Amino acid sequence: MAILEVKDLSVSFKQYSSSLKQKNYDVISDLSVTVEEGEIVAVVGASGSGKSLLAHAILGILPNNAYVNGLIKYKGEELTLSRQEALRGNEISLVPQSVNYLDPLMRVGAQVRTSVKNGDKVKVQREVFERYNLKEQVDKMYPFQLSGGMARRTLLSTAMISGAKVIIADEPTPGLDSASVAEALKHFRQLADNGCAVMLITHDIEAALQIADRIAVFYAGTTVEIAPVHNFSGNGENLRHPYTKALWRALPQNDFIPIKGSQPHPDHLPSGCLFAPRCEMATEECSMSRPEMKKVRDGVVRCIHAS
Ligand SMILES: Nc1ncnc2c1ncn2[C@@H]1O[C@H](COP(=O)(O)OP(=O)(O)OP(=O)(O)O)[C@@H](O)[C@H]1O
Ligand code: NI
Repeated sequence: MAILEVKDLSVSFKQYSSSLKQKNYDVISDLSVTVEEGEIVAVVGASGSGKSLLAHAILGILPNNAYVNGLIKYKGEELTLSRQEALRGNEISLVPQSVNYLDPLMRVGAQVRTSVKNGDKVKVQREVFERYNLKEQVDKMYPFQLSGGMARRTLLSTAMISGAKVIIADEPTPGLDSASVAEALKHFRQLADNGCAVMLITHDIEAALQIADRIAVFYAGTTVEIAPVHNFSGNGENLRHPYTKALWRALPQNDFIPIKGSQPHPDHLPSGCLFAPRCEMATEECSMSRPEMKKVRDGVVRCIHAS
């Protein structure tokens, strides 16, 4: 059983147009994804595809004007608001995308120690800081005294020592030197190998491919494909969705050919398949209705032509 299960999630915001008409627009629609214990699922996709909002929906920290539908389950039971509050920072931990999540009024050593559940708190905090090359004098610093990279390593440290059963890491590595990136990726893998479930949200597909078990590809607020990592090889012939294939081919070590066009804005989503306007395989049928997710071999895909 998946420890974390997101089923048919949709998130929408109200928007007021210039004529003061109110309109709902979907930033996430019909999104389903699971993470098992011991597994790293990487979530990749363009900026604005809904990755952070998914993280915030799981943690229960969406803004008040967000409308949420669908089901999020943790250990087989619905994650209600009160459960989210109780589990947040304990069993479910977030590495936030923004370093502004650090408490500005608390020294960072003390801040990280509040996440240590068992054992010698100072020892655990020092050890993880050593691991991320944060010297002893950093313990006493306030967040405003940290560089961007140090702040990010502090956020990573907090999640890594939290003892959480699920870690949602939202772009945890930008701005870090390559040694810290490698250390963080290795650390996520170790936690997963010890039974933790990790959702790694990242723009860095190559990093995702190094450590993830499955890759969930987001496009315009939903999953277009969820595939085991070994499908990302060769010319992408084992991948199922044209967008995933295009992402794979766009990598520098492959053809390095960018995908033409751009992701639609949530305000102007096409009525049929969200990728159809950019898809070389699109037929008339693709613009008629939104394709459902379907199973193809050991993955799932949202494309009527996929086989
Ligand atoms: N509070 C909000 N009100 C209205 N729209 C929002 C709000 N927060 C996010 N959005 C919109 O929702 C969409 C998804 O945003 P989200 O932050 O989840 O993207 P993302 O995939 O995390 O992008 P990035 O890779 O840049 O972090 C975007 O179009 C964004 O503009
Ligand atoms: Ni984001």
